[in-house]
Amino acid sequence: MVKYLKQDEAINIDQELFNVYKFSVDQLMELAGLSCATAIQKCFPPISHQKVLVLCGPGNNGGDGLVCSRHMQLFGYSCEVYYPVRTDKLLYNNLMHQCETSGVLVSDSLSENMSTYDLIVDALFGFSFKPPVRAKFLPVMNALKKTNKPICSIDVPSGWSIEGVPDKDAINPDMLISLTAPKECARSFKGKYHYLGGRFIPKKLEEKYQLELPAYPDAECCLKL
Ligand SMILES: NC(=O)C1=CN([C@@H]2O[C@H](COP(=O)(O)OP(=O)(O)OC[C@H]3O[C@@H](n4cnc5c(N)ncnc54)[C@H](O)[C@@H]3O)[C@@H](O)[C@H]2O)[C@@H](O)CC1
Ligand SMILES: [K+]
Repeated sequence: MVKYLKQDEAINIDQELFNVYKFSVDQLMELAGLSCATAIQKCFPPISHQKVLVLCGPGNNGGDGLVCSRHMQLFGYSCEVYYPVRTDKLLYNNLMHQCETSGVLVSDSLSENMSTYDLIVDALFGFSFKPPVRAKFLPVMNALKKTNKPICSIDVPSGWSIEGVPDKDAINPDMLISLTAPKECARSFKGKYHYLGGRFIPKKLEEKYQLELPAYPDAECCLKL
């Protein structure tokens, strides 16, 4: 069985990918975001889920969301991005520029009415999240809790503590794409689709952390768990 990661294990693997294996953030984010877009396309194709809102948070989970939205746009979706807290770094500025020049609308104001979208992609917080949600993100978290549209969470359902069980009023996404390996909290995921993405872990690293990753079929970048 695939291993479910504690918060510090997920952070350590991430650091090892950068420091020991010499990957850059850009590289991994591109692969992570592409695997998310690919998995979403399999479950919620653009023919039935044309209009998509991608919610992007302040860290690398939000970066995955920006990459994912660009690939989804290429796959035929109409994507809009809500990105309220931006990091003034070359990587993030370029990702935003790439979104905008690919036809993805990036905004820092939240659409009151999520019911105009067919699908919501949650890229607010990933494995570095520490509860409780800060004030700035409460309106978007509340809107996410209320929507009846399908939600697809990237890596972790936002607002869930990484190792605990979700609060009673937490979001309940329909889809979860765990990157590298599921985090402990994913044991509580009750949605229809659980995918694994981020196929970039060298065998030696997988063995060191005893990840027991399932075999991806052929050249697929994601896998249904
Ligand atoms: N090793 C992997 O598998 C990879 C992971 N990536 C992504 O990177 C994510 C982790 O990224 P980061 O470490 O940058 O962190 P996150 O994106 O998980 O979140 C950290 C950001 O959220 C803020 N934050 C934390 N707690 C908060 C709270 N309670 N309220 C409001 N804001 C809060 C922090 O200030 C920080 O800006 C993963 O979940 C995954 O999506 C990929 O981009 C690349 C490779
Ligand atoms: K998320």
